[in-house]
Amino acid sequence: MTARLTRASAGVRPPAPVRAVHLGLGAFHRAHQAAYTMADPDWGVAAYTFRNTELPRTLTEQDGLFSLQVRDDGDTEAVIVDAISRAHPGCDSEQWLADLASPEVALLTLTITEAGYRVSGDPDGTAIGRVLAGLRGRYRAGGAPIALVPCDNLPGNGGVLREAIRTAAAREDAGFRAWAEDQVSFVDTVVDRITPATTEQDLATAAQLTGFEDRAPVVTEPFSEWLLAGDFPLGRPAWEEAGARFVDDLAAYEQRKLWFLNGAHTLLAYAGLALGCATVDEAVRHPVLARLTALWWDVASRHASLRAQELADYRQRLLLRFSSRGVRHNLLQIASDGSQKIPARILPVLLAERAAQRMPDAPVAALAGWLIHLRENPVTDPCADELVPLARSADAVRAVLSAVDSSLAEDRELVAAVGDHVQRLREATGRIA
Ligand SMILES: NC(=O)c1ccc[n+]([C@@H]2O[C@H](COP(=O)([O-])OP(=O)(O)OC[C@H]3O[C@@H](n4cnc5c(N)ncnc54)[C@H](O)[C@@H]3O)[C@@H](O)[C@H]2O)c1
Ligand SMILES: O=P(O)(O)OC[C@@H](O)[C@@H](O)[C@H](O)[C@H](O)CO
Repeated sequence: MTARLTRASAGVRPPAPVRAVHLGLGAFHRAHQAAYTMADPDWGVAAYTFRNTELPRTLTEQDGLFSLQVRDDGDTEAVIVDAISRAHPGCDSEQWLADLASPEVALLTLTITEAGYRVSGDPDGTAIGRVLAGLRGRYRAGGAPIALVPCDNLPGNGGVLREAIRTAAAREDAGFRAWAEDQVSFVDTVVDRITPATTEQDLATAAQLTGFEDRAPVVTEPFSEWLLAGDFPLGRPAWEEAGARFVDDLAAYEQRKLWFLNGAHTLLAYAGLALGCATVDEAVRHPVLARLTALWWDVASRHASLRAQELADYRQRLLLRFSSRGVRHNLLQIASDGSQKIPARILPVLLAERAAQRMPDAPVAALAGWLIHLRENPVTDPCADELVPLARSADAVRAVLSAVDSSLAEDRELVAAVGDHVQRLREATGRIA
């Protein structure tokens, strides 16, 4: 019989004092920020989910421990991660407010998805509303400074969070708003580690590899990157011990990550689902998709600012990462929230190409695949109620493009090219429009 996973049974140190808080306790936080924080034994994390109540219960029963299965094509290595000192459901407002008011707490990391940064109307009940409530409590409790560290795939994610908090705080008193401007540091980050959702099979593998019954394992790849730019007024864990890099300007790395990795993911997800593929490793082996991915990287390279050799090395490595059978990343997971992802991942390159009067195949294929996805698959997207009917309307291409960027819908050649590509993807699968 496998033993329960606890700090005593695993012979792991007691929980470190809580000096960091996390919001959005999912797979990625555990594979990335928690793994980096483990390198500094003086820092413990209090991690909060947004809605999920089961994961914090499970982690609490496991003393915050979980196994991280680091898989390459052949081998899997399991590491017990001990950085999470406490786990809480998002609904535990009292503990959340107490943690964020504490001057011992120096930073808040977030993985709340791209959609989590949207603020429209009353922020109550949203992730941004929760952060605002926490900051208000901190201000009233003495106003110790704090660093906010968003770890979602958004360009200028520190600035995006700052704007979201400013908007949500519009009705707060002037003293609080001035404190938030002066004492809250918004750190920009580029984060990278491919981490799919955990499956039942991963639970069985965790037991085999660790000898413990672990009900919250996470599977990830060996590659990991964390680039940060910004201030930490009350200090931070020695994340550099685990390979994090602190830089002055993230723009070029952001392009590399969001266009080359996430842009290719989005292309593979939409065109791949249209062609009947289910996972990234399967899609990247499909001849049509392999060609489109190479074309996407060629076209993105024209507009990226890093040196050509650096980009060439990055895409070569990406191909290996995408092809790995160790990490099966579901295309449907990547296909979620397209309205929030396409503008950051695909449109900057497409718009630059259209300005140069070129019609690149790969971004056109990504948009065509998205249209098919909106018509035919279960759609998870904060704008689904608007987009799905548009995608099924008579003037679908123009209507969907205009919902993401009106200049795209005015570009007649582009509208026609996307329509043609919808047809090409359907013909490739033998389906008729
Ligand atoms: N998984 C990866 O490979 C990876 C890599 C780099 C960055 N990221 C970033 O991390 C995010 C989370 O990925 P994950 O793998 O942990 O996903 P996950 O599904 O395991 O966890 C998502 C977390 O976000 C919360 N959430 C979902 N919708 C929200 C909303 N509208 N508002 C606030 N919170 C919301 C969920 O409750 C959950 O806590 C991604 O969206 C991405 O921005 C993920
Ligand atoms: O996590 P999302 O939903 O922002 O995007 C899906 C994938 O593109 C993403 O998770 C990548 O795997 C990740 O960004 C790799 O670092």
